[in-house]
Amino acid sequence: MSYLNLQQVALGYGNARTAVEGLDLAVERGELISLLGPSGCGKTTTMRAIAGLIDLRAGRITLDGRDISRLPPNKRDIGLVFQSYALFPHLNVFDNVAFGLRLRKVPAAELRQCVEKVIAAVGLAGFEARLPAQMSGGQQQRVALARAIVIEPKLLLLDEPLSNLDAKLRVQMRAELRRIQRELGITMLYVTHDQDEALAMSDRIVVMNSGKIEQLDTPEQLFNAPRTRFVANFMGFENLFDYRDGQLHGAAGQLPLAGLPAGTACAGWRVQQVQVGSGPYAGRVLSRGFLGEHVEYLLQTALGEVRGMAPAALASAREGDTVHFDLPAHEALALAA
Ligand SMILES: Nc1ncnc2c1ncn2[C@@H]1O[C@H](COP(=O)(O)OP(=O)(O)OP(=O)(O)O)[C@@H](O)[C@H]1O
Repeated sequence: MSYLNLQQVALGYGNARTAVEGLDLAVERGELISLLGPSGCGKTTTMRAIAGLIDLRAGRITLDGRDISRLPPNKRDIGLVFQSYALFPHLNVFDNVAFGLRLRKVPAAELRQCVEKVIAAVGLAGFEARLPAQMSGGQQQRVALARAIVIEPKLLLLDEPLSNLDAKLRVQMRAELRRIQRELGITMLYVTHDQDEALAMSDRIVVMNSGKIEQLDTPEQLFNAPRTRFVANFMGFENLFDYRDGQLHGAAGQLPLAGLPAGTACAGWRVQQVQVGSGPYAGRVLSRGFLGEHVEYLLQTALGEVRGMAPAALASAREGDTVHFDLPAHEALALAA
């Protein structure tokens, strides 16, 4: 049995239809697993259920060999870090972090040692006497993290913890979080709708769609070998077409393509795999976007819209021009039915 197990979990709110259905998930000790998916797919609901903030409609959850399905939140040994830092504004960094240990009546000397160790681990040594209002967003989020990990929870749940931070700080903080997670060996479930964040941080990623798991895999596998059309689209294969009888089928019509593996039902290409400027097909430029070394094109073609790229030096075509392009069969992501 794995460290954290969700077995056939169903979740919902009030009389509304089920928000999450038949969810099976097994997480190993020390793993960082991301829940990734579009808004409303059930990520937060799943986290709430693990934390004990909503009841299960069906199924069970075990953590470290114990059935926690019916335990109240404070008996589950689970730490939470959310988007809003929810620090106590009148307490300084030391006291914010020490809060949970004081509730547990940890003796003063041991408390000081634990708090200082965790404050150092999140890179805030020297900030102990600061109030939250005297710190940046990134620093406050580190305090929230320190406060959650100081009580050594069996599992740490993080729900979009970096989404209030600016882009640069977010990239920096995700590396920090990963380092802290590895150093302290904490098992983490991490909710995000940002695939770059999930790919950069996770041991494995759960891609969710409409309350169900579409694919659970390593970042490399998800990126290179998505198994469903939904995951492929989410992983940047923006050109996705049905395939049968030697023809690609798009919203507007068909184009012939040879060389795809037998049994292919859907073929996909990333924008950078679709070469604009030469190739057997033709399309009309709907728009172009300059990206420095490359120009990205949106083309109207016999299939419908196709997105492709050309090196900037060769990208002379403008809106309204007709250009050639290629959908190379040997580079296609080929999905079976
Ligand atoms: N408090 C609530 N009451 C009723 N329905 C809710 C409630 N919270 C969420 N839902 C519904 O449950 C479904 C799953 O929502 P959830 O918040 O888990 O999605 P999410 O993947 O976390 O989305 P986001 O990225 O926007 O936070 C949605 O259909 C949503 O409308």
